[in-house]
Amino acid sequence: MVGGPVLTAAQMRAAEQAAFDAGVDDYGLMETAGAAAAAIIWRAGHRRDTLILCGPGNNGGDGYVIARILRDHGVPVRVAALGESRTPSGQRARAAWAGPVEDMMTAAPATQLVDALFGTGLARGLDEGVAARLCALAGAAVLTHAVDLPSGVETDSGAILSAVPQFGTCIALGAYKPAHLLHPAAGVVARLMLADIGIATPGTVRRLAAPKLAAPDAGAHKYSRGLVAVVGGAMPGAAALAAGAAAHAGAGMVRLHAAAGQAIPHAIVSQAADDLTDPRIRALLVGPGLGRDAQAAQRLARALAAGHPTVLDADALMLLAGAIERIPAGAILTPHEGEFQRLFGDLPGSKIDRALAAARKSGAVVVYKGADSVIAAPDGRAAVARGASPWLSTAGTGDVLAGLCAGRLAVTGDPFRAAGEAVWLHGEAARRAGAAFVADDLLGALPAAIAARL
Ligand SMILES: NC(=O)C1=CN([C@@H]2O[C@H](COP(=O)(O)OP(=O)(O)OC[C@H]3O[C@@H](n4cnc5c(N)ncnc54)[C@H](OP(=O)(O)O)[C@@H]3O)[C@@H](O)[C@H]2O)[C@@H](O)CC1
Ligand SMILES: [K+]
Repeated sequence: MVGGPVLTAAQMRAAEQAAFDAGVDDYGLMETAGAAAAAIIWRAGHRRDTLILCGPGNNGGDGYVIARILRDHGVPVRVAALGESRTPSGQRARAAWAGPVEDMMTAAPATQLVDALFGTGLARGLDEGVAARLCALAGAAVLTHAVDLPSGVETDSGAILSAVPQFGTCIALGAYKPAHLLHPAAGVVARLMLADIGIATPGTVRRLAAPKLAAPDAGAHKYSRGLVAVVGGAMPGAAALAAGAAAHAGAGMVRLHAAAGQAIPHAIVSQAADDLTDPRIRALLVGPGLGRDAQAAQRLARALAAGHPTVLDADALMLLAGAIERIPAGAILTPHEGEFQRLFGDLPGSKIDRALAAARKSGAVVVYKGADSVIAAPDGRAAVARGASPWLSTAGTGDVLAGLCAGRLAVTGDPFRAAGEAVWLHGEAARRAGAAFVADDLLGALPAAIAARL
């Protein structure tokens, strides 16, 4: 589940500096970055007429390198600048282009547009006229590529600082940046590519990648594969949905502790009493449909006292607001924005920073849900998922995710890994379910999503 690195602007600069200190040539790195981007742009556009917009910093420098390489490959390239190059490497790349440079504000559009105006050095939104011109040129193009970042997005937060067009491709240089994965910035890019520029990019935040799952071994039986207990409550449907997801996630057996007489999937064992003492329980889920009254609080207290690896969702999170010290170490929490706020208040920084701070404070793995889910561990590791289906914004999908977390926790025994696998399977099941699905449909899509990762 470990994908490419995600670095902030400062971390990226530090990685570049470390490479320079180790003897990598400044300008050579820009040539490497430009060549990597040019190769991707060439594959997309071949000999289509191309306009490259170059800014005053090193992102603009990349643009001049790309322009020269594409021109040498026979692409009809024009370059339009926003001001003079101000960095030594940018000036060198500009000189090596050795072709005309138009003014971006008056340059005619082209079939293919490359945005090399600003990258990690963007300090504020673009001037209104410049942003409007960028949008107009992108709107007139058939193919659009952003070099490193779309100009106008804030690298570290994913905020949009000025009007940004939709890009077909964004070529992340050396590492992903938070803005590639966090909304709203992530939403302006259809296809995200990571270009290797040959420098080390150490860090503990990664993009969530497709997991490698394992089929049960030949001697497996239902208990060896993992027993999940789901504590139900006031709204039985939510817990039943979560139990179904836990069963489909690969757990050997799921026990739903709910009132008798409820409709539950046949493979799930219903047990009325809250006897959670069974030592074979490998994961316990409490929260979906639990309710928030005194009885719910009691059920939550019993669940926490049972001492099993625990997944806490929905109402359980609301009941624990103001009492995060009750959260067992190593638990998985699955808050959406509102639940996160209630539990942890207003934390500073990006969604990644907030998820990491919450994990540190609670000692739990935090799955900070949304279109851009962040999975954070207390030890500083985080995985960021990009591109969740917008159709997931429907009732019950959170219960499915919580069930998947419990199921994978029972199978793997590793909360961070389990949460990452759950988020990935949830996203993949949604992709396979297509459009306008309901939460129950995700269960049907899970076997194929799992099979694809064996
Ligand atoms: N380090 C390296 O060797 C390598 C770096 N690489 C590349 O460099 C990129 C980072 O380069 P960078 O740091 O030069 O920043 P960049 O994004 O080009 O812009 C900074 C310039 O814009 C200006 N400016 C800022 N905001 C503005 C605004 N709203 N409107 C107008 N002006 C504004 C700001 O000046 P300011 O006015 O803030 O003083 C400054 O002049 C990175 O994303 C990657 O593409 C790769 O080639 C690999 C090798
Ligand atoms: K750019």
